[in-house]
Amino acid sequence: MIDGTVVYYQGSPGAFSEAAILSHWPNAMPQGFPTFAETFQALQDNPNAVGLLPIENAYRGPVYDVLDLLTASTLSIWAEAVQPVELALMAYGHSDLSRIKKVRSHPQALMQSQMFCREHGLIVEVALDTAGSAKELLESRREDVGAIASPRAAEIYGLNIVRRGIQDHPDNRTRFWLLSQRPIHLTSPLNRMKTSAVFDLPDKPGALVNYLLWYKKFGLNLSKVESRPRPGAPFAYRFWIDVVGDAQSLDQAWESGLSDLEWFRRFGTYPVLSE
Ligand SMILES: O=C(O)C(=O)C[C@]1(C(=O)O)C=C[C@@H](O)C=C1
Repeated sequence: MIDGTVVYYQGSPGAFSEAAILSHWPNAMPQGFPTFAETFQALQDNPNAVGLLPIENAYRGPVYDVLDLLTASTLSIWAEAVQPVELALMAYGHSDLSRIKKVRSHPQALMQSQMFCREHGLIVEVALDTAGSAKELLESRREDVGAIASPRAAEIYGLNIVRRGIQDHPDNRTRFWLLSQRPIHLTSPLNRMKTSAVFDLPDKPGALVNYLLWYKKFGLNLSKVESRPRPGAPFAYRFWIDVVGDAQSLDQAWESGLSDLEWFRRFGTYPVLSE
């Protein structure tokens, strides 16, 4: 159960991560940390802690820092949840777009509203999180600077909305994982389970294709393959996979393919709560 418990996230009140927690568990108690590294440290220090972290945007792709921190941690994945991301441009004391020269936000949100920023000649500057940029704007009282965050962040920090829906794609959304060291058993309202793992392969022809053939053999659908730099081996890669399928055939595929791998870590088989 997550309702009624503290759930860690990266950012400030009004962040999309906080919205993702509250839209899935309205009675959870979100607790924000300034950076992804601090959120992971807190999850690692407290064996009972639970956190919800963004891992991928539907249009701008993976949140690499989170994938790398997760690989280095001992945390498991207990659920997947998707949150719609509507971005708004907000200002302090006015709502006149022509007075804004520079906008500040989380790098992911800046990437997700590139077209709007370019079209209006706005200088972009990176902030720790979307809602944090709104909070800092309130503190600075600058009228030539805007923040890009959720409409709820404008409400929380008393800023004026200049434009809503400035994300490049109307159906912008971000995928999150519920992470913890302790087991959390939830059920998928969509009756859909996934498994995620990461592995290193020997550097030889056909290594990746031969390994992935095990999944084909057992009728398993890979919903994602991602490569990341392999620590300590420049320009060698480590692969992340998300697999959809029933747990039993998944176990058979893992076991059959294990000897092809140099290193392997499974993060868990978890329910998809929303997509
Ligand atoms: O800054 C926030 O509001 C966050 O919750 C982080 C985050 C992310 O890291 O992807 C979450 C959802 C959006 O994609 C934009 C930013």
